[in-house]
Amino acid sequence: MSSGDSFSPPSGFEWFADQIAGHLPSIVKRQIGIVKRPGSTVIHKPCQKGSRGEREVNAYHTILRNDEGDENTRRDTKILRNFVPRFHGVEIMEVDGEEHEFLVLDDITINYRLPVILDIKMGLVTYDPLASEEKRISEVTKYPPQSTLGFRISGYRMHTPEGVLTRDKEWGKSFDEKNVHLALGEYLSAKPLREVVPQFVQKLQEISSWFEVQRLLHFYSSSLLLIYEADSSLPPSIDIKLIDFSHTYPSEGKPDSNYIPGLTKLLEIFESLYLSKQ
Ligand SMILES: Nc1ncnc2c1ncn2[C@@H]1O[C@H](COP(=O)(O)OP(=O)(O)OP(=O)(O)O)[C@@H](O)[C@H]1O
Ligand SMILES: O=P(O)(O)O[C@@H]1[C@H](O)[C@H](O)[C@@H](OP(=O)(O)O)[C@H](OP(=O)(O)O)[C@H]1O
Repeated sequence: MSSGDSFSPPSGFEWFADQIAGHLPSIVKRQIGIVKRPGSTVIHKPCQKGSRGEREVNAYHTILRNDEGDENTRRDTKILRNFVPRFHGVEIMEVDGEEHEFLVLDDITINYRLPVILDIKMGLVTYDPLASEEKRISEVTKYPPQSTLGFRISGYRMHTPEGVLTRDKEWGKSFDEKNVHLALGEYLSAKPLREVVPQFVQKLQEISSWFEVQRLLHFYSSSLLLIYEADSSLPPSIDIKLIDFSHTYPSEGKPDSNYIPGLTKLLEIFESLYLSKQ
């Protein structure tokens, strides 16, 4: 551990400034956060301890494979690759004298001049099938509307010409079933809705269609990362990626019934946000 009151990133790296949610560097919790080399197109995400880290690495390896399994598995994998950040393998680096494994992933903010990024944690429940009773209780009590909405907002970061606006998970949890559309409206407020919402609706439909047919993985406590360009001199590009696979499980031939309802709800809200402004 460093002599100051925080960990130092590996030599040549910085803490990734656009990390919205997840495990952030903390001496108290003895954990590090995502790092990035200035100017690089990739981020390095620390592998979490134990089975969480193993599950995430295995999920990325599963997604990368293109020659295994039956026809449906190959179809599911091929489509999923479009919806996740590109994975470049695992690297070991030293942080304060200790070796850590890092997943090397494309930084999805890289092609945006003023990115506006939103993290949405998906699922009717955000614990996995092997979670302890204590973990189940802690996740359920964290945000009771999760069980009907099927998602919670973990925060957003809005780059503007004037600076950066950040909203965290506590802000996300202050909304419920009745007013969560206001949170999504606020996230979308850097651009006229007509410029970005139809694109988000189309992308959500593509992801939903994949979830309806895929029998590859079940994603517990995973996030959707939404991003759009806020610079008015550039085209209003958008993207949505699935991230955070530390609780992914084989599907055992069944649809991901924990994930799909939240996706359907999000799609409904995006569609109605757009229609309300017509
Ligand atoms: N490929 C990526 N490109 C850009 N930003 C990313 C990428 N992956 C993750 N992030 C950022 O890092 C944050 C945390 O990512 P992630 O959820 O994978 O971490 P985690 O520590 O496993 O989270 P949790 O504690 O919820 O399990 C996201 O909210 C997002 O802001
Ligand atoms: O959203 P919050 O309030 O920050 O809560 C954390 C969040 O749910 C993480 O996803 C979770 O890690 P896992 O998904 O890996 O369980 C972590 O669990 P932990 O405290 O058990 O690490 C929670 O503390």
